Amino acid sequence: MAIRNVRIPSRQLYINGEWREPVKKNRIPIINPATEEIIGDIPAATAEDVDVAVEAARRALARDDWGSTTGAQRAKYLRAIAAKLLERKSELATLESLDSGKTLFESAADMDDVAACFEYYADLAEALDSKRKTPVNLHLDSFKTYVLREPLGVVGLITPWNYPLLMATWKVAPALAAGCAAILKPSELASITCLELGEICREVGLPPGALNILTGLGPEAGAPLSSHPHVDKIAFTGSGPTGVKIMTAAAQLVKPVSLELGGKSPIVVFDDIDNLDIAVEWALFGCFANTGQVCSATSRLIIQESIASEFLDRLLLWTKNIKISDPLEEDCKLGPVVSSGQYEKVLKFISNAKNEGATILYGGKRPEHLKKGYYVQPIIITDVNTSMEIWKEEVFGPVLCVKTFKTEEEAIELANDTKYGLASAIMSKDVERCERFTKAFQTGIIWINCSQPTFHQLPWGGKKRSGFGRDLGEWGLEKYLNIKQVTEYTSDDAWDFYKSPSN
Ligand SMILES: NC(=O)C1=CN([C@@H]2O[C@H](COP(=O)(O)OP(=O)(O)OC[C@H]3O[C@@H](n4cnc5c(N)ncnc54)[C@H](O)[C@@H]3O)[C@@H](O)[C@H]2O)C=CC1
Ligand SMILES: NCCCC(=O)O
Ligand code: NA
Repeated sequence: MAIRNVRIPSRQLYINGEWREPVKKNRIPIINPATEEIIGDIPAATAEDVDVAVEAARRALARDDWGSTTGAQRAKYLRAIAAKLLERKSELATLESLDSGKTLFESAADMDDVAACFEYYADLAEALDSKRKTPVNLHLDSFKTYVLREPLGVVGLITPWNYPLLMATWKVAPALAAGCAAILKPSELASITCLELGEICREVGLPPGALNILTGLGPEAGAPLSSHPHVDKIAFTGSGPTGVKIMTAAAQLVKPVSLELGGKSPIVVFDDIDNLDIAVEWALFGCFANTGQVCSATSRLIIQESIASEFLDRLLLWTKNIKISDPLEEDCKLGPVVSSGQYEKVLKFISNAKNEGATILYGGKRPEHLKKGYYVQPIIITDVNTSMEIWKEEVFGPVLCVKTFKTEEEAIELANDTKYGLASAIMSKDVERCERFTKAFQTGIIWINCSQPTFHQLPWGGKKRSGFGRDLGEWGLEKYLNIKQVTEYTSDDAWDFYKSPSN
C-alpha cells in the first residue's frame, strides 16, 4: 500500500561510501508524471564527478576489504542489501511510482524482484569461489594449466527509467557478486530509488568505492563514463540511438559493452487456442503492463484471420475495463507515461499512424477524468501495413498494432519482419507448432502461451538491433568476469627450439 505523504529524500552523489555534493553543484528537478508537479531534485553529476567516482572504484579494487574478498564475503553484503530493501519495500515502491508513474502494484512487484535478484546473485557469488580456479588437464607432463575467473575491474552501469531500481539491480547485483567496482548512472527521469540503494549500501557497510551512484544527464554523466580510460566495461539498457553513442565512445578505447536496447516484439495467436479470454489477457499484459514502457513489450499482435474479429471484440472489452488512474490508487492498472517528452512521443506515433492510413480502433486520447498528468488511453491500431512507422518503430507506450495472417509461413514472416530481435510470443496449443516457432523466431527471448513473465535465473537479451550480451542468470555474472588462462611449463628440460650458442 502507498505511504501517503512519503518524504522525497534529498540526496547528493553516492561516491566512495559517502554522500558528496557534485563539483558543479547542479541539480535536476524530479517531476511526478501523474501530477506534472516538481516533487524534489537530484544531483547532476558531470565529468569531474565521474573522475572522482572512477578513482574511488579503482581504490576499492586495490584494497583488501573489497578487491580481495571471496564470493562468500561479497554474498553477505548482497543479502544484507536485499534485507534492507525489503524492510523499506512500501516506501521504495511509493517513491518508484511517484517518480516514474508506474502503478503501485507493479512498483511493489519490482521491489520483490529487486530483493530476489540480490539474493540470487549472493548465491552465485558464493558458488563462484569453487569456480574461481578451474584446472584444465592437457594430459601433457610438461605443462600445468588452469583458468582463473576474476573480476573484470571498474564497470559503468547506465540504466533506463522504465524499471528504475530493477534495471539498475540487474547490473549492480551481478557486478558486485563478481567483485567488480561499479559506477551506476540511472536515468535522470527516475533516479530516486537508485539513490536510496546508495543509502542502503552505506547502512550495510559495503566497502567504500565498491558501488558509486552518479545521477545526472546522459551527455553530462553517462558519456564521460563511456569514454573514461579507467572504466573497463559499460553495461547499458536503453534506446538504440544512445546505445550506438555509448558503443562508439567505448570503441575508441576497445572497451567492451553490453547493450540491451529496444524491441518491437510480436505475439502470434493461432485459432487452435482453447480459451480466447486467456489469450486476450496475455495480449493485453504483453503490451499495456508498465504502461507499455517495456523493451520486450509484444506490441505487434499477429492474429490468425479465422478468429481475428472475435478476438478483437474481446480485446476491446478487456481494454476498456483497464483502470487508468493515479498510480498510487488501489487496482490502478495503467498509470501515466514517464515524462512529457515520452507523452508527446506516443501522441506523435498515433497521429503518424493515422496519417499513414492506419485505423485507431480504440484509445489514444486523454482519459476524461484525468485533467493533469501524462495519461493516454491504451491504443489499438488496425489496418496496419508493414511499411508504416507504427509497425516498424518502438513506441514505448501502450500502443498495440494488429495484423492478421492465414498460414504459419505468413505468421513467421510477419513476426520476424523487424530490425529488432528481443522477444517473441506464440499462443497455440499445438506443441510441434510452438517448437517450430521457437526455432523460427529471430529473438533472444521466446514466450509460449504467455508474454512477459521474467525470471532472474534465465538469460535476458536479444539480437539484431536489440543489442547483444545478456543480463540475468549465470550469463549476467559471466559478463563481469575476466577469464584468465594460466599455463606453467613444469619440465626441467630445455625447450630446445633454438640451437644453443657454442661457448
Ligand atoms: N530498451 C529499454 O529498456 C529502453 C528503451 N528506451 C527507449 O529509448 C527512448 C528514449 O528514452 P530515454 O530515457 O531517453 O533513453 P536513453 O537511452 O536516452 O537513456 C537511457 C540511459 O542512457 C543515458 N544516456 C543518454 N544519453 C547518453 C549518452 N550520450 N552517453 C551515455 N549515457 C547516455 C540516460 O541518461 C539514461 O540513464 C524511449 O522512448 C524508448 O523508446 C528507453 C528506456 C528503456
Ligand atoms: N520484464 C522486464 C522488462 C525489462 C525491460 O523492459 O528492459
Ligand atoms: Na520522474
